[in-house]
Amino acid sequence: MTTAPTGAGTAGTSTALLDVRGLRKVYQGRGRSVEAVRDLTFAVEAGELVCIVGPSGAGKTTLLRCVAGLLGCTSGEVVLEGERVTGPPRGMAVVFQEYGRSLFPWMTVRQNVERPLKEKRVPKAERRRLVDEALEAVGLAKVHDAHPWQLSGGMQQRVAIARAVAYEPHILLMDEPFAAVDAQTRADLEDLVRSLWKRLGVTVLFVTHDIDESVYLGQRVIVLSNSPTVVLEEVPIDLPDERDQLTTRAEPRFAELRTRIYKLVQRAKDGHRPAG
Ligand SMILES: Nc1ncnc2c1ncn2[C@@H]1O[C@H](COP(=O)(O)OP(=O)(O)OP(=O)(O)O)[C@@H](O)[C@H]1O
Repeated sequence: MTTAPTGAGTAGTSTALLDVRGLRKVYQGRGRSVEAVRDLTFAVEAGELVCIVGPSGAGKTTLLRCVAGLLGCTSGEVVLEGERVTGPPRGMAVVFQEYGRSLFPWMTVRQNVERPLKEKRVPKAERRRLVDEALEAVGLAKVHDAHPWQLSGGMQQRVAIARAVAYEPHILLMDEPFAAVDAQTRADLEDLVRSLWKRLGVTVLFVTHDIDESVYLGQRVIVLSNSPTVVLEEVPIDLPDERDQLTTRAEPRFAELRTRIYKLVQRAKDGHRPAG
C-alpha cells in the first residue's frame, strides 16, 4: 500500500480517511463564471463504500475531479489521510466512464495494468504478482496479452478496474464507471466492485446517476442538490451486507430506499435546498 501521498500538503488532524470541507468550485470562462459547486461538506471513513447521486449537471464530476486533485477548488479543501489534496494523491486511483479513452490501445491488457506500477517504481517481481492478482480478480487472466480494442466494452472496463486495484489504492474513486455498458454487464460489474471492496478493504467513492445502483452498492448514499451544489441529504443504506442482484433488489427495504432517494433527487431537480 502507498502511504505517503504526493500532491498533498499538511492539514489539520482528522479521523476520516477523506474529508471534503466547504468545497466550492467556480469555473472561470471568458467574460462569465459558473458556480458549479457552492458548499460541499462530507466525510468518508476508511473502508466505507459511499455513493453520490444527484440531478444531471449537479456537479458530481466536478466534485470527483476536485477530490482526485485533477481540478483545484475555488475555496474549501479536500483532505485525504490528514493531508490536503493539491494534486493527484498517490494513495488514490480513479476509474472513469470512458474506459475506451483511459486505456492505451497499443499496449496489451497486462501492460495497461502494469503501467502505473512502473511509474510508482514497484520492483518487477512485485509488479508481476500485483498484475496477475488483479487480472485474476476481475476474471481477465486469460486475455492478459490481448489489446483493449480486441475486448468488449465491459471487459475493457474490467481492465480499468484491474489497473486501479493493482495499484493498491487506499481510496478508489469511480465516476459513472458503468454508464456505457449494457444492463447485464453492468450488474456483473456492480457485483465485481462489491466483491473487490469486501476482499481488499479499499474505501470506495462511487458517483452514479442511477438511483438503483447507488442503493445496491452503497453503505451510504449522499444526495446532491442541483447546481450550485450542496449536500441535500445523506441516506444510510441499511440493507444486509450480503447482496445479490435478484434477492436484494426484490426486498421491500430496497424499494423503500430507492423511493426515498428518487424523491430526494426529484426535489433536487425542482431546486429544493436543505434548510438553513
Ligand atoms: N469546464 C467547465 N467550464 C464551465 N462550466 C463547467 C465546466 N465543467 C462543468 N461545468 C458546469 O458545472 C456544472 C456541473 O457540471 P458537472 O459535469 O460536474 O455535473 P455532473 O453532475 O457530473 O453532470 P452529469 O450528471 O450530467 O454528468 C454544470 O452546470 C456544468 O455546465
